[in-house]
Amino acid sequence: MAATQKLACFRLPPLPTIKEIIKLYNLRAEKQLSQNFLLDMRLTDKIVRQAGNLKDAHVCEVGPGPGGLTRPILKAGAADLLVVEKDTRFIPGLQPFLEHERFFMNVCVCISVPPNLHIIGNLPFSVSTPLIIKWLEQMSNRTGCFMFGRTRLTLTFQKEVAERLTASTGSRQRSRLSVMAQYLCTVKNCFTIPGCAFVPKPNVDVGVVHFTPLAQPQIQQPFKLVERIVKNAFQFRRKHCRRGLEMLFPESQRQELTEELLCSADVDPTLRPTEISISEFRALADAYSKLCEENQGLIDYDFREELKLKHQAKRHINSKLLKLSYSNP
Ligand SMILES: C[S@@+](CC[C@H](N)C(=O)[O-])C[C@H]1O[C@@H](n2cnc3c(N)ncnc32)[C@H](O)[C@@H]1O
Repeated sequence: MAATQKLACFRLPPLPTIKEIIKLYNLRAEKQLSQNFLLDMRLTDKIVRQAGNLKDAHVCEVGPGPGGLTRPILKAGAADLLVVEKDTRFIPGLQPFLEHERFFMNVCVCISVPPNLHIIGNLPFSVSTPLIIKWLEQMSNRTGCFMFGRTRLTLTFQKEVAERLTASTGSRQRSRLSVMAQYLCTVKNCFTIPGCAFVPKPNVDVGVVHFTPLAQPQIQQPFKLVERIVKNAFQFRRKHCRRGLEMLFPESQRQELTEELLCSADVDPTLRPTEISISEFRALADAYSKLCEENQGLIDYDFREELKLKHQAKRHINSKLLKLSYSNP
């Protein structure tokens, strides 16, 4: 009993709330940086819980802003926290509770051998979507924060993007992003936050998505090669997949090589891109890789370039014909 009383005497003063921090440091949301803050601590706690057990974890939070997610990360017992924030106005506001919780802000980019590493962030959508593509590529190459192992990510996206990331084969939302994320990770759409929970309120709702990298990617080919196949397959979303896949090949060999690709991958050419499963994409990627080994330069082929050259040649011929018709009236 006495010990409890003694502890109570040494309690640190309560922390200011996020609203108080915003007011104290005059942290008005910057529209240009797409800043929308979460002030409801029940929601920020819930987002951080999706990351799993953070006890003794090494965490990188991207875009902490006034610190709505930072506080529950620290409370969950993270061993250290690296915060990456573009807007330096937030630094003084983050300092008090980083010190209060007796954790430290690790400002170096390199973190020493973390077996338990998490990335957490509520970022602007214009940043989180291109960033997840970069992280997926790093995951596949085991570079960046994935050189230490299967770093988990808990991130927010526009609700529709969250649905695309987790869409299963055959569903309406199935897209390039679904395939690229799911061949590398287990992806979970945790819950949706209504736009009205943010200050200021964005025009869209927000999905919280958790990614756990797979021990072995479902497709064992270079990321760029998989990206090429998937991008081409989804090029004509409503058409049979053959239509998009054939654009992987130069016009002179298009029919023959498309036939060979689909035959050796054993994929039905009349499937819509949304109906192709990950294992079928794996077969396509393996077959395409083999074709690239057998056909020099194929991997760099870009049908847009070929089309551009064709148009240029046509324009050149037309201008020559025009000149001729003027000189021979
Ligand atoms: C949507 S706000 C969220 C703030 C806070 N995490 C929250 O949940 O209330 C996004 C934050 O990301 C920051 N940000 C924007 N672009 C960034 C970038 N490229 N790198 C790091 N932070 C960025 C913004 O300054 C802002 O603080």
